[in-house]
This record gives sequence, structure tokens and C-alpha cells, in this order.
Amino acid sequence: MLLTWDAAAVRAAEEPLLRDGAPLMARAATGLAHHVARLLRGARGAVRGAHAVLLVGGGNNGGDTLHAGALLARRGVRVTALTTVAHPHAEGLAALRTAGGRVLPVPDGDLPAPVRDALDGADVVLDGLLGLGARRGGVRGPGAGLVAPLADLRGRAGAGPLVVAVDLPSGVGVDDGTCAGPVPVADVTVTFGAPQPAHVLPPAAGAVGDLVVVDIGLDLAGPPAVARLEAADVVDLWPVPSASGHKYVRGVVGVVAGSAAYPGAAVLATSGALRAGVGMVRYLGDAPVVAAHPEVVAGPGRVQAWVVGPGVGPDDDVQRSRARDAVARAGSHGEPVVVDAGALDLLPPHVPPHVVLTPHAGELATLLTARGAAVSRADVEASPWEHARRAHEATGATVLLKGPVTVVVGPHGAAYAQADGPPWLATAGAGDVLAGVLGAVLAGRAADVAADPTLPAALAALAALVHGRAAHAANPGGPVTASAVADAVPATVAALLGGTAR
Ligand SMILES: NC(=O)C1=CN([C@@H]2O[C@H](COP(=O)(O)OP(=O)(O)OC[C@H]3O[C@@H](n4cnc5c(N)ncnc54)[C@H](OP(=O)(O)O)[C@@H]3O)[C@@H](O)[C@H]2O)[C@@H](O)CC1
Ligand SMILES: Nc1ncnc2c1ncn2[C@@H]1O[C@H](COP(=O)(O)OP(=O)(O)O)[C@@H](O)[C@H]1O
Ligand SMILES: [K+]
Repeated sequence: MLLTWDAAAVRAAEEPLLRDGAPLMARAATGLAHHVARLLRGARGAVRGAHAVLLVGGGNNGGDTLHAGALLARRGVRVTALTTVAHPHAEGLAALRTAGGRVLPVPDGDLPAPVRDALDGADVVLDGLLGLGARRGGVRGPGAGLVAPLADLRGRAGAGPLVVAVDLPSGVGVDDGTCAGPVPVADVTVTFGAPQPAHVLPPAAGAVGDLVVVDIGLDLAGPPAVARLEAADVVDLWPVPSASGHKYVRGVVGVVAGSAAYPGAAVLATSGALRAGVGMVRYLGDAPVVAAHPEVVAGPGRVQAWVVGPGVGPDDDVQRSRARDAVARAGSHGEPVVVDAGALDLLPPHVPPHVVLTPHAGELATLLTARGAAVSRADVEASPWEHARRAHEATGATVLLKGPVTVVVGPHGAAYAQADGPPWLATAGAGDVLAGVLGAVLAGRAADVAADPTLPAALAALAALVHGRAAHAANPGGPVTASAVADAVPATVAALLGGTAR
């Protein structure tokens, strides 16, 4: 599991070390220079003779970058620092000059020809404009004028420089992953001490590239902020049947989905649940689910978890009433419920955290707006984390917000950001499959969910991980249908479990 800590926690961990005189900046710069050298060797076969351009802001982030530049210059790299403030980090600047680096000030407005030429000829660009100290509002001042030219250079297919973000892509909201203005997009981010929320949260995570963590000796105390489940975590969370388990022990999922207008959603949601390995699926509705999946049992009965809402239309009073009953049972009987799509407007004012909402950005905006906050889809996309948290706080539910990075928020600080699927996964019906997979894991672990209010969030992240990886497996590098994603779930789970059985 990848854990992140917020800016305050990282600063608090640095503080006692700095008081004792630990050379944190030297450690950071050494690690940074090491990774940049490795990248240069990989890209051009040698470190010596490469051209590195440093984008230097006014704080310690610029200081790390200048010191790393000095170390690279000593290894034969031609280094040009583009300084965007009158007084960049003094020691770093002196070190770079002593090592033979060149310094070019960047004025406000149009970039002078030497600055343009330096960028044009760079093998690697180190983005050291802003790190932990970035305040909301995006990069301001002369540094802002470097972001667009850098994006143009990266756009040159195969010919642009490598971009390495120092600690963080400059200007991102460290704790919430927002990008208030244009942000330099990195191929690799080298961070120091511990990852931070912006490294995993959208939209900032899209500018991070590969993440490298340099150990500078920080001892992070206190709870982490946002987590990201990795493949190795699946074995601890997935409901693997015991040798003696029968189908009711494994869990029964009740599905309320589909309508005359959207019968396919019911087929896809049940596919997701069946392929994830549930004991049984009971289906309530009129869609041709049993014809598609003869193993489904039609009609009511006991269930361990519900999936309600996929393909349920606004005028379908029968399905809506069933969905409402299932949500009510979550309160009275404790059965977990996945509330998706057409059931999201049926929530009572407050629900327990084993009610898991699975909106996309538009649905989350509608949900929050119905509760008195005027929120648009664009607002949610600009700050998915903040809005998922607001939805959790407003409803009490665990919230899984779908998107390129899927964000999950539950009680007691439970928080995940999963980026497992390819963009091909953004296809009609994919969300229905996810709802089914999530229903299956909630049913399989219903007893544990009753004992741990944070577990639904972990299981929601688990379902997103498996769903995303199934999309890769369904057709590596190419288009997928929602049905194909569902079909790839069993083999994806088997691979992630590594053939283990309990
Ligand atoms: N502590 C340590 O020893 C260690 C710290 N480490 C490193 O230090 C970094 C944190 O350094 P930091 O605290 O100096 O902040 P940093 O990110 O450089 O930015 C501050 C500068 O930016 C400016 N500024 C702010 N917002 C702005 C905006 N929107 N647009 C434009 N400018 C803006 C602000 O100016 P102001 O606006 O306040 O006048 C100020 O000049 C951290 O990320 C890591 O790299 C590592 O070496 C490990 C050891
Ligand atoms: N750019 C993207 N990259 C990866 N996954 C994406 C991207 N955009 C959307 N997704 C995923 O695709 C799925 C789409 O679900 P949803 O919008 O509910 O579709 P539907 O309602 O048609 O089933 C979600 O799992 C979402 O996380
Ligand atoms: K940076």
C-alpha cells in the first residue's frame, strides 16, 4: 500500500531533524541528482555531456534543485539554472556556480532568446519552482511563463526533454491534489521523505509521472492521509472462500437494477457480481438477467449485500421502491448497500458507512446540489477529493467517486485514490460492472464490515483496483467493452491472489 502524509506532517517530521542539524537538503539533493543521472543514462547512454535545465523558484524547493544541479555539473553535465526570483537559495546558487553551472534570470513577460535556447536544448528539465510551500493559486510570477513552453517541448513526440518534478509538480495543492493553474507535467517526480496526497489525488496525480521516494531519514508520526492500494494488498482484502464454506457463507448479493429503458445495466451489474466470485446473485427486476446468466436466482430472499440503482430510471416506481427498501435495511439490518446511478437520489438524510455511493462527477454534483450546495460537474472534476469528502460528511456514506483516478472517502479518515484502469475503461456500462464487483466483495466480507466502519472504503478501493486491472487484462493497450471487463475479472482476481486459497 502506498501511504501519503500531508504537508504539515512532513514538515513536523523534518523539524526535529533540522533542529539537530541533519543535512536534509543535502540528502534530498543527492538523491535527486542520483535519480536524474540514472534517467539520463537510460535515455542517452551517458551522464557526461548531457544538458540539464533547472527551473528555480524562491524557496527550498529551488535550493534542492540548485544543489542537485551542482552535483550533476560535477559529473560532467552542462547545467543551466533559470532563476525566477531575484534571490534564489543562496547556498544552492553558490554551489552551482562553483561547480561551473550557468545562471540565467527569467524576467516577467516574453522569454529572452537564451532562456528559450536553453529549454530547447535540454535533455532533462528539473522543475524546482515550488514544492511543499506552494500556496493556492498556481505558479505566479516569471515561473508561470515557463510552464507553457515546457508543455510545448514535451509535446514534441519523442524529442522533448525528460521533465523531473522536484518533490512535487510545481503549483499543485499538496494536500488536496488541486491544480489552480497550469502545472508542469513531469515524467518522473522525485519526492523526499514521504509521498504526499497530491502524488495520488486527481487532477495533480496526472502531472506526477513515475513516483520515486528518496529516504532522507524522516520518521512520519500520526495517521497517513490518502492511501493507494497496490496489487500486493489484494490477498489481505479479497474474500477468498474457505475449504468448508458453502454458498451462503460466501455471500449473496441482491441486485436491484435495470428498467425497460436500460435493461443492459442489470445484466452488467450481475456480471460484475458473478465474475467476482459471489455465492449467489438474487435479481429483482424485469431485465433479461436470467437469460444472460442462468446462475442468477430471480426474486427476493436473504442477502448479505445489495447493489441498487444501475439502469433504474426516474419513473420506475417499482424498482425505486425496492432500492429505497434496500437502503433502509442498511440502517435497520446492517446489510451493506452499493448505491449507484438511478438510486443516488433515494438516500435518506443520513446513512451508515456500509452504504457505499458510487457516483461519477456529474452524479456527485447533482447529489451535493440536492443537499444545498450549488456544485457543478466541473467543480467536482477540479477538486474530486474535496467533493467526495463533502459528500461523505453530508450523508455519512462511504463515497467512491469514479474518474480517471477513483477517489474513496469513508469515516475516521479512511481515504484511497486508485489509478488502475486505462482510459479505454471510460465506456458505457463500466460503472455497472464496478458496482457488481463491489457488491460481491461487500457480501463476501459482510461480517467484517459490520465490525469495522472503515472496511467498506478499503473494499471500494479494492473493487476499483480489480476493475481497472481487469480493463487492462481484457485487451492490453486497446478498446474494451464493459462486458469484456466483467469477463476479465475472474482471471484478474486469480492473478492477484497468486493462486492462493484459504
Ligand atoms: N525543510 C527542509 O529543510 C527541507 C525541505 N525540502 C525542500 O523544500 C521544499 C519546501 O521549501 P519551502 O518551504 O521553502 O517552499 P517552496 O516549495 O520552495 O516554496 C516557497 C517559495 O515559493 C513562493 N511561492 C509560494 N506560492 C507561490 C505561488 N503560487 N507562485 C509563486 N511563488 C510562490 C514563496 O514566496 P512568497 O510568495 O512566500 O513570497 C517562497 O519563495 C520542499 O518541497 C522540498 O523540496 C527538502 O530539501 C528536504 C528538507
Ligand atoms: N480517463 C479514465 N481513465 C481510466 N478510467 C476511467 C477514465 N474515465 C472514467 N474511468 C472509469 O470508467 C468507469 C466509468 O463508469 P461510469 O461513468 O459509471 O459509466 P456507466 O455509468 O456508463 O457505467 C469508472 O470505473 C471510471 O472510474
Ligand atoms: K517542484
